Order: sequence, then structure tokens, then C-alpha cells
Amino acid sequence: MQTEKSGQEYLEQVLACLEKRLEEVNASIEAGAREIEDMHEYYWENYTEMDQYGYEEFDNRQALLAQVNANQEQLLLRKRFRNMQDSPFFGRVDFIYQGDEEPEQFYIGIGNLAERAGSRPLVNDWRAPVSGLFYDYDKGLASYEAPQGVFEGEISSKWQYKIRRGKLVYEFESDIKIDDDILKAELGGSGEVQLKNIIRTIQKEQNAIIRNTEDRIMVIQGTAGSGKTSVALHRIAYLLYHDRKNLKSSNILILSPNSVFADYISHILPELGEENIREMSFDLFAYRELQDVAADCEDKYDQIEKAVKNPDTWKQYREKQSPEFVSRLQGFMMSLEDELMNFRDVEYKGCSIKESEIIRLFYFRFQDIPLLSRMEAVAEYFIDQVETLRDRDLSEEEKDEVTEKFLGMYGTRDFYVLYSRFLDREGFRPLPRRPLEKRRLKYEDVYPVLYLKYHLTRCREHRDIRHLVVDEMQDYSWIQYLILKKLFPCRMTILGDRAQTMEEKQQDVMKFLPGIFGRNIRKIYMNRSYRNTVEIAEYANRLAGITGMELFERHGEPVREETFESTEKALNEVLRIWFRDRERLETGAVIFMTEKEAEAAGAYLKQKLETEAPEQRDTISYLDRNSGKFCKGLTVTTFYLAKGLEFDRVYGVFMDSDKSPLKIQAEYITATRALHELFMYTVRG
Ligand SMILES: Nc1ncnc2c1ncn2[C@@H]1O[C@H](COP(=O)(O)OP(=O)(O)OP(=O)(O)O)[C@@H](O)[C@H]1O
Repeated sequence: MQTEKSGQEYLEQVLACLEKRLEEVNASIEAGAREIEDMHEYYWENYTEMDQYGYEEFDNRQALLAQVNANQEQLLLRKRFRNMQDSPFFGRVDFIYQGDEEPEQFYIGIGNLAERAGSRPLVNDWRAPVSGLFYDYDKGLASYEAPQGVFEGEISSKWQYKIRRGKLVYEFESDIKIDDDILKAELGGSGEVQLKNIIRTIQKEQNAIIRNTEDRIMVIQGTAGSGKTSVALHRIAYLLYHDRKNLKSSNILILSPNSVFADYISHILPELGEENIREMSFDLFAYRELQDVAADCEDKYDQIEKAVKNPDTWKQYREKQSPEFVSRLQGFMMSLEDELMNFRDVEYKGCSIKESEIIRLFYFRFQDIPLLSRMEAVAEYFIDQVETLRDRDLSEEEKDEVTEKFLGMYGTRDFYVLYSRFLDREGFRPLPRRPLEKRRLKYEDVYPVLYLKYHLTRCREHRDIRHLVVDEMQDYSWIQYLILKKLFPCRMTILGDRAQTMEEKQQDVMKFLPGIFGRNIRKIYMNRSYRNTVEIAEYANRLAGITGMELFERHGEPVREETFESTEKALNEVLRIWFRDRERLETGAVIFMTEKEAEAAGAYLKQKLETEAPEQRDTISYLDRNSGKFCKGLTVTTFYLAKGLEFDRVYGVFMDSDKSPLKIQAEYITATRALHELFMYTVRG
């Protein structure tokens, strides 16, 4: 039986253990570094005498690599222990195993800690099997699943602790009331410019998603502020913890909408002990992949800006991303099999191959290779023949010369030209004829061209990626999902909110994803919102016509709606009340519909501060699509860049004259960014 200790006593024991473990780790890091240095020295002193086949050198390198890896692990361990010194645990479950009389106590924290590697943990990682008890059950019957099987029993008590800088701030025997109060306190805080980790207060429905390991493709539709992004990131940390052998952090890729958002979430996984997770924006990826097709490509934000001015552009955009358009593209690719080809005999330094033989190879032997990569295979076949006949290898230049003869049998290999031809044939306006450096693809054409490229040439599957996270799923089109499936044949966590679609209409990807990924995808709905006060959430729901959302009971000021004669007057009011309440606000945002409005407002506010309060100049920042992070103070931006972020106070500034169908979504996104206070301003004009 364990002796019952107070939180304070236990904390002292844990801090002492952390101190000791840190000393050991430091010693081991130092010894490791010395070892690496010695290995280097040995190598440079002896490499001239190493065996000629390189075996010894290979062994040395392997040993060096192993030592470097071991040191790396110790460095990570040190980082974890140092983090734990601040707050080593936050919860405790007392569990009576079935058949036992006395409870065992399990303390839960951000990582595991034991006196020695292998001994009973003083603190259990929040992802350990037993820690599931903390999130999933109140007092009473409970069970948890571990590799050894399912353990049944009873929770006799649960505790919550707050420890800061190694000092115990409070301890409570927890019940539902206290759990809610603690969550309320977490949500009521302000001032963060990055997403917080939620391990202290993960909710049961969120825990079920985080700990799900069975489903290959998980799709989460969650209302604004329901914790989708948080849950997806904690899920990744959980999967990495439980499948270390097969899943490394370098096997994870997060598709995120832009670099501000990427920065906003970038610290969560390192904080949870997982480093080096890759992140990328799909538009940036597409742009890089199409460098040999067009010098420039529009991104999603260009499309939004255009559509605000001219809503008709949605029609064309949607048409070009649709299943019907893709099947027309497929028909076009079929027709290219014949139309694109001008077969002829090839002769090279006395060796030749007849047109009929080339046709046979092209349509039968190599028929499985995509059309525009296939001739290379025929060329290689012929090069083999030439080398056999001439009994010597061809040089690289000679091979290139031969290959060029074969590639010359394609009418064109330029995707821009091919796609334009397709558009023309199908009754769309063709692309303007231009040299590569002057070409700019409209957003509506970017993914169809990428689709064409990946079906006409060999597409490199990214097998190293074993788990893909797609955030803001509602903003990806059908054709983008087809491409994602081709590029990443792996497990996925796909999450988003149809009410936040950045188009005139909401897009429910849940409807079409089974058609792409199969029926076995797991669909999950998160209906409880945590971010906003009840007043803000109810206001936002009324805007978007959303009903049935569960709201976490946290109240604040009513939403304030006001109308102004001009944007300047609205901005003057923004500044006036921002500085009036500055003491209690860390982050704020002034959110507009378009880039032009936001940019002008940013300049106006800066100018005003420059003359009236120069010392406050730097408290305002304009955030555009090239920005890398958002800062404390007042941020001026568009609704589409504010998406995914949150602020203590939000001012939405929208023009009365703006009748864009996108406005409701924009206002909804704006409103749901506010944690505590929301001001919605209308400008008449
Ligand atoms: N269990 C929880 N404990 C504490 N805070 C939570 C919890 N769940 C969510 N939150 C908080 O709620 C806010 C919203 O979370 P998050 O950004 O992950 O939601 P989301 O569904 O991705 O939002 P959106 O789609 O509106 O951008 C964050 O401040 C997050 O820390």
C-alpha cells in the first residue's frame, strides 16, 4: 500500500527526483559529447590506415551516428525534465484494481518521471494508458486498456493540482463542479498569442478522439471553438507516444492554411515533447510543383478577393473543381493517348527502331506508365539495345541525345498548353498564350493543372508521410482531395467546420469524402464550443443560422453593434476604447472583409498613433498573407487570415454596401474569433 501524501509532500519528492534525474542526464550528455569528440579524433588520426574496402570506416560512422542519436535523446529528456520543474503534475487518480482493497495513486503530468528508468513512475505521462482514467471517468467504476489487457476497478478519488514555478498554487479533490470551474478559469484567461495545450482539461468527448488508434481516416466536423485544432494536435502527440517504433515525428505532415496559423500552433507539439513536425500550405506546395508550368499561381486568398468584387467567379471556380470537370479532364487525357503522338522511326549511330515497334512498346509493353513519362521508358529500352549492339555504355550526353529523339514524338509536353487546349475544347476560355515567365495561373485552374500533371506523368507518392493532418477541411475542394489521396496514401486526421467555409455557400466535405476515401472513414461531430462566451457564441450562431450547439457556460459582456458614417469614425472608436481598456486586454483584432480595407485601416491607425501617441506605435500590427506570426496588441487583418486564431477582443468592421454572399461567413468567422468581447461595426456608405 502507498502511504497517502499531501500534494505539497509529493511535490517535494517529485522535485527532488527531477533534480537527481537532471544531474544524471547532464552527466550523460557531457560524457556523450566527449565520446563524440574522441571518435572524431580517432577517425582523423587513423583514417589513412583504415582498410581499403571501407568496412572500418563504415563501422566508425555507424558508432558515431548511434552516439549522436543517444545524445539527442538525452537532450530531449533534459528538455522534458526542465519543463516538468515548472509544473510536474496536474492530476491524480486513486484506482482500486478489481480484487484489491487499497487504491493505487497515479499522478499525471506532461511526461513520465521515475527514480530510475524502468521503475514505477512517480508521474505518468498524460498519454499513458492509466492516465485515460483521469479524463474518462468520475468517481466509481472505471477501466482502462493497456497492452497487457483491460484493467477493471474503481476510482476512489480524483485530484487536481495547479503548480507554477515549482510551487503548489492549489489542490482540490475534484468533482464535476470543480472540473468545470477549472476549465472556466483556463478559458477565461487572456493574452496568449499561441494556442495553449489542453492536457489539464481535456474533455471526455475530446479524449475519445485523441486516443483513437483504430481509424485510418478520421474526419471531424466541429463547430467554431470546439477544440478541433487542439484535439488534432494532441492526437498526433498521443499517436507518436504509443507507436514510437513505426511513427516518428518526421512521418507527420500538417497541412495548414498559412504561415501565421502554422506559427500559432507550432509550439504545441514541442511542448508535448514531440519535435520536428512538418507543416506546409497546400497552395504553396502546388505553386512549387507547377514552377515548370507557370511562373506564378494565384492562391486561395486571391480567389476570395476577386469573388468579393465579383461573386460570379465562384461559379467558374466551383465548376472547375467538380467531379464533372474532372471526368471531362479524364476524357481529354484519354484522347491524348492518340492525338498527342507523332510516331516515327528512330536511328542512332547505325542502330534503328521502327515506328511500328515503338507503337507496340508504347501501347502494350509500357501501357501502365503515364502517357508523358512513357516515352522515356521506350527510349531506355532502345538505349539498352544500342549498348548491347555496340558493346559499350553510352555516355550521359549520348543518352540525352537519344531520349530527345523519342520525346520529340509528343506534340507538346507543356501542361499549360495541354490544359489550355482542353479548356478550349470544352467551351471554356483558353489560357492566354505566353512564355513561361509571364504565365500566371488563376486559382480556379491551379489544381486542375496539378491533377493533369499527376496523371500524365509519374507522381511521386510521399511514402515517408504516415499521418497527414488536414486543418480547415471545408476549404479544400473535391479535386484537391483527389490529389491529396494520390500524394499521401496514409492515415489522415481531417478537421474543419462547414459554417466557416470561405465561399459564398457552406461546403460539407463530409458528404463527398467517403466517395474519395471509402466508406470506412470515421466521422465525428464536435458540437460543444469552448472558445467564446455564451453571449458571443449565441450572437455568432444567430448570424449563421446555427442551432443546437452546446455552449460552455461562461458569460461575458453583451455583443455591441454600432453603425458609423465612415470607416475613420469606426476606427477612431476602436482606438478610443482599445486604449481605455488596454490594461486588461492583451490581444485584439480589427477584422475586415478585404485586404484593401484592412491595409488602409492599418495605415490609418498607425498614422494616427504616430501623431497622437508615438510611444504606442508598435502596439498595432497589420497582418497580411506574407506575415509569419501575430503579436500581442492590436492586429488589423482580414477575416480569412484571422481564421483559426483567437483574440481577447474583436472588432468586426463591415461595409453596409457590401452585398457579397460571402459576408455572412466572413462575419461568422470574425465573431467566433473573440474570446471575451465582441464589437460589430457597420459602416454606412
Ligand atoms: N478541453 C479544453 N480545455 C481547455 N481549453 C480548451 C479545451 N478545448 C478547447 N479549448 C480552447 O478553446 C479554444 C478553441 O480551440 P481550437 O482553436 O482548438 O478550436 P477549433 O475548433 O479549432 O476552432 P475554430 O474552428 O473556431 O478555429 C482554444 O482557446 C482552446 O485552448
